[in-house]
Amino acid sequence: MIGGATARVPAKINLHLGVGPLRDDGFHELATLFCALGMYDDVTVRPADALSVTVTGDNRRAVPADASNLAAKAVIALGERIGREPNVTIAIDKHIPVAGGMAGGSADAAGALVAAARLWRVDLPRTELLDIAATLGSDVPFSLTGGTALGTGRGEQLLPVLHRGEFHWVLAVSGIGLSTPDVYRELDRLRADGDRPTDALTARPDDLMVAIASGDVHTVAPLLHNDLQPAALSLQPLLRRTLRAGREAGALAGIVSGSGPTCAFLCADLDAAVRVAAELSGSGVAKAVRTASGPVAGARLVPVDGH
Ligand SMILES: C[C@](O)(CO)[C@H](O)COP(=O)(O)OP(=O)(O)OC[C@H]1O[C@@H](n2ccc(N)nc2=O)[C@H](O)[C@@H]1O
Ligand SMILES: Nc1ncnc2c1ncn2[C@@H]1O[C@H](COP(=O)(O)OP(=O)(O)OP(=O)(O)O)[C@@H](O)[C@H]1O
Repeated sequence: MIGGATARVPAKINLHLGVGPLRDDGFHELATLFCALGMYDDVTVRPADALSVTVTGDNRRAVPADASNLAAKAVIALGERIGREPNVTIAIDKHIPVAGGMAGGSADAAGALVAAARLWRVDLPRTELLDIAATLGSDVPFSLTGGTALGTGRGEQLLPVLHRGEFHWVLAVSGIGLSTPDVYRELDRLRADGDRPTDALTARPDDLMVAIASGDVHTVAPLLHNDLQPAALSLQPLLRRTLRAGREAGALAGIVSGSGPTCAFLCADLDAAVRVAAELSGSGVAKAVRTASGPVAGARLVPVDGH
């Protein structure tokens, strides 16, 4: 048996997030355009006497180091599928914001699946790995595939989308996380006071997909959209100030990333992103400010502990 395997997994943002009505199973029907960004967690899986989890990295705080960690659940689920005890130690090097709307836990689950499959030398068909991923969370299949993809159903059904060129983003990370179920619940509450959700909300974002295929960042910027943004702003009103500060700093557009509270700002090019990030850092509206470009590939094996 090999000594260990490491998978590197990107964060995601949603370039479009259309949220339909609440389904009977407690999930909302979605039409979303995922994009994987070059901000990564590394997940290393090694043989051990029993299952354990360790977490290092600048975002290690608030990540559970026990069996409730999504990476541990992933290894258990894969072990059950192939009839193997999950006797491994999982080491997560955490750089994706926690509870930030960038699919950090999902990334670790996807990384654990890829690394454990390598460690155990199982060669599952891609569709089977994606099936296991979907049982762990709606964002986990996308963390496996990466790139740019249209997500439907509860976000787990994926179709690759053509994305020409590389886009440059600035991420403003909030000091206080938001719980994904809370944000969906808040959206339902806001909608109960207004118009009822319709099927139109989950229409495919064709104009945005054409713009992304063209690679023209200026056409893409005004088409970015997130139905969860009003709910995230309702729960964290200070995010309005963050969004305003990013636009004033020169970003082409800013949106809340997924369920938030991270705000994602699209910039004209890499130089503009560096300038916007510097100005946002000085403005004090975010706990941390980062730049990242995308799209990038999904979970992939790298040399163990390699950087
Ligand atoms: C906001 C997004 O990040 C956008 O990509 C995702 O929709 C959230 O995906 P996730 O964190 O993987 O969420 P899951 O672990 O599958 O679900 C957590 C909870 O979020 C809510 N949820 C999630 C996905 C969805 N399509 N509808 C929902 O209402 C449900 O309350 C669910 O119990
Ligand atoms: N490996 C993990 N990394 C981070 N959080 C985890 C992990 N495993 C379990 N959690 C729990 O999940 C909660 C949500 O964290 P996560 O970082 O996945 O949120 P998120 O990025 O907003 O999710 P998403 O964008 O997929 O909705 C955390 O508060 C934490 O308690």
